[in-house]
Parts: sequence; C-alpha cells; structure tokens
Amino acid sequence: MTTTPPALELRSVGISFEDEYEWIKDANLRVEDGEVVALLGPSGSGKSTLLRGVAGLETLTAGEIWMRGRLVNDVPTHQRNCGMVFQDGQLFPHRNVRRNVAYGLEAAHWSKSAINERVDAMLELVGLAGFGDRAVQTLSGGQAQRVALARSLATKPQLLLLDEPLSALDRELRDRLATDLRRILTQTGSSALHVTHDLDEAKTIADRTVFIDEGRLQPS
Ligand SMILES: Nc1ncnc2c1ncn2[C@@H]1O[C@H](COP(=O)(O)OP(=O)(O)OP(=O)(O)O)[C@@H](O)[C@H]1O
Repeated sequence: MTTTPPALELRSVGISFEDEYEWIKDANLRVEDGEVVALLGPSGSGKSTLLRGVAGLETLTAGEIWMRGRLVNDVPTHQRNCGMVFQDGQLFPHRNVRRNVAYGLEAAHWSKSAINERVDAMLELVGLAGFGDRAVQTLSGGQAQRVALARSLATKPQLLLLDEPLSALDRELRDRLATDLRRILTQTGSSALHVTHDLDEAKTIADRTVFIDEGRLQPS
C-alpha cells in the first residue's frame, strides 16, 4: 500500500533574524495531503515568520522543511509550488481581474485557450463569474481577496499559504468569506496552512488548529 506523503512537514525548524536570536525554535508540524491547518497565536508570536520560512522567504538556522516527500531547504520560493494569499491580496494594479488570475498560468506558458478556461473556472469557484474585465481598483475588499485566492489556486499549488487573508475585512464579511473559503478549500482538495489570530476563523476554515506563542508551537 502506498501512502501519500504529507503536503508539509517541518522538522525541528529554527529561524532567526539579523540579531541572531532564534525566534522560531524547534518547530515541528505536519500538514497532511488535503488537510487545512490553522496556525493561531497573538500578535508578534511568530506566525508570519514561520509561514515565510515555509515559503522560502526566511533562511532557516536549523531543521528541515519537506513538501510531499521532497526536502526543500535549498529550493527557491518560486520552485516550491506554494500559493500565497496575504492580508491585503496584493493584486497587480495594472492588470484586470482576468489577467491577475492568469498571472501564474502565463508564467507557466499555458496556452491562451487553456488559460481562459482555467480563469473562468477559478472566477466561478470564488463567486466572481463575469468579473474578468473589471479593473482591480473597482473591487471591494472582499472581492479583491476572492481574486487573490483565485489567482493562488489557478496553478494548482501543492500547498496554500494563507497569511490572515480575511483580517482587513469587517466582521460580517469576514464570517461570510470564511465559510466560502472553507467550501473552496474542500472543493479543490487543497492542503493549506492558514495563519490567523481569530479562533472562530480558525474553527470555520481549518480541520485542525496549532497554537504558537513566543515562537514556540504548542502541541494541539
Ligand atoms: N525582519 C525582522 N527582524 C527582526 N525581528 C523581526 C523581523 N520580523 C519579525 N520580527 C519579530 O519577530 C517576532 C514575530 O513576528 P511575526 O511577524 O512573525 O509575528 P506574527 O505572529 O505574525 O504577528 P502579527 O499577528 O502581528 O502579524 C516579533 O517579535 C517581531 O517583532
């Protein structure tokens, strides 16, 4: 019997900044294939730092990061096959909605017709069918986050990294989008690590919650 390796495995990971104090220490974590794990902790606890480490945006001082059975310590960010969504979706302002979602597909040299088909499917998935020609400046905060999610899912990443994707939105919209996000992650079978400081959001979106405080992951 073959078993699918975890989407992500951290083994005794350490991360420090220029002052060399090891802020993230001995972090161990598994995200199984198709699992959504929330990383929950107060402001300044190290959530974003750990997520950035997974993405390859911080250098490790210790330990190993494995993705689907591959050691990725020396693999650059753009080759880790991670989709990322941040607090402020960071859409490209000079591209319309369609071309934002198409970005990764263009970079991967998909054909024009395949791109169009995939973009339409992604916009439909996030509830924005028909929004392709809109300028991103005309979108509401919630719509912009949906476009960012569509863009990150378009290339079928092995792992989705969500860094407080809903925290810039007001409470009511946040609750609605959290439920939608859960549905979208389930529908696409995505594996994801979701950073938040909101327990309700973690419960809605994730299968499991891992706590972090002062750079230490707590057993869940
Ligand atoms: N580049 C850096 N150099 C030095 N210290 C840093 C750097 N980036 C973050 N830190 C410190 O590391 C700690 C963890 O920061 P991090 O941004 O990971 O926390 P967080 O849990 O994501 O917080 P928030 O919820 O406020 O975004 C904080 O004390 C922060 O001041």
